[in-house]
Amino acid sequence: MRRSMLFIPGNNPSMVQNSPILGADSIILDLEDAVSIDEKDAARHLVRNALLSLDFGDAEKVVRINSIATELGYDDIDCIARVKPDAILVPKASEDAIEEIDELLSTIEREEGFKLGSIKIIPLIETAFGLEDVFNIVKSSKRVKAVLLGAEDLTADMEIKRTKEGEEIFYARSRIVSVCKALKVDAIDTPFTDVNDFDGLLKDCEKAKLIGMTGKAAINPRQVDIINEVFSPSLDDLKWATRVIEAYEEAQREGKGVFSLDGKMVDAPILARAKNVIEKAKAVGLI
Ligand SMILES: CC(C)(COP(=O)(O)OP(=O)(O)OC[C@H]1O[C@@H](n2cnc3c(N)ncnc32)[C@H](O)[C@@H]1OP(=O)(O)O)[C@@H](O)C(=O)NCCC(=O)NCCSC(=O)C[C@@](O)(CC(=O)O)C(=O)O
Ligand SMILES: [Mg+2]
Repeated sequence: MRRSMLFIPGNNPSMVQNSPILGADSIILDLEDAVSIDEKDAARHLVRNALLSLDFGDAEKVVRINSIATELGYDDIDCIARVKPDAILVPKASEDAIEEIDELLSTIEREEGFKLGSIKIIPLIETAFGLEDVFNIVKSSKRVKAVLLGAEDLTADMEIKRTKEGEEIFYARSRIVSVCKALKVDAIDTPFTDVNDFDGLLKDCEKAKLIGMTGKAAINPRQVDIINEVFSPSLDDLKWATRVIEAYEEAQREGKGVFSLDGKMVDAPILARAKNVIEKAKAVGLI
């Protein structure tokens, strides 16, 4: 499960050191926008050493590289992929970049004796072109297992204002969710940037979940618990799913494909939804 994906500036030794204990499902060690140009080399080596020496437990280890439009991106891949992160996060993703990174990773995996295809790719969709091309971006490599929306860069690219209410990103969220559901990968929502507004964060998470996002990026450890809770099934969801499955089995024994529970129709799609809740509850350890 990727409910929460926490960004950690890759040039900050104490934040990197603490990263495994912050409760996030995925840790994103950032070499791109959180790191100033004169600290890029130092950050790359700090992140490489962290991957070699820290125990991240069950947390997914992701590294956001710089764009391969510059040499920095190639240096990042060569240095980081050789110590086998779980995934590479690709900023301002395009089809061409994902295809090229896929090939570079394959070469490194062969050279290092890693299983071919074991390093995943997560495209960061944060340009208008990337948003319109997101279906092809996901299809361009089997390594792609999730998509992350980057609303700050996207709204800058679209020359529109970014608001807390997020009306301006409704289309972007919906488009990404639709593509991710079609291609069976995770849809991860953009970070909420006011780190002291927990009510705003909660509303933003609920809005994203309602339309199908499966997780959310965080920029501060204090955001992680709220995100994990919203993107886990609630106890009410779990009780409902259990009752639906029990009632469905009973109805089957009576030869009924459709029946009513608490006055609401239950048929095959409702059963599928209930089973999905149970699967998610198992994945996050609620069952
Ligand atoms: C926001 C703030 C400055 C607030 O600082 P504050 O000092 O107020 O935080 P406090 O809560 O007071 O800190 C209490 C304790 O937690 C520690 N602590 C804080 N944050 C931690 C953390 N992330 N990881 C581990 N530890 C952490 C801290 O060191 C302290 O530890 P200690 O001293 O020991 O008590 C800080 O969080 C921070 O730097 N966040 C990361 C920002 C970042 O990575 N941005 C780039 C990635 S987003 C992006 O790129 C998206 C996108 O791509 C998408 C798009 O397009 O939308 C784009 O383009 O934008
Ligand atoms: Mg960005």
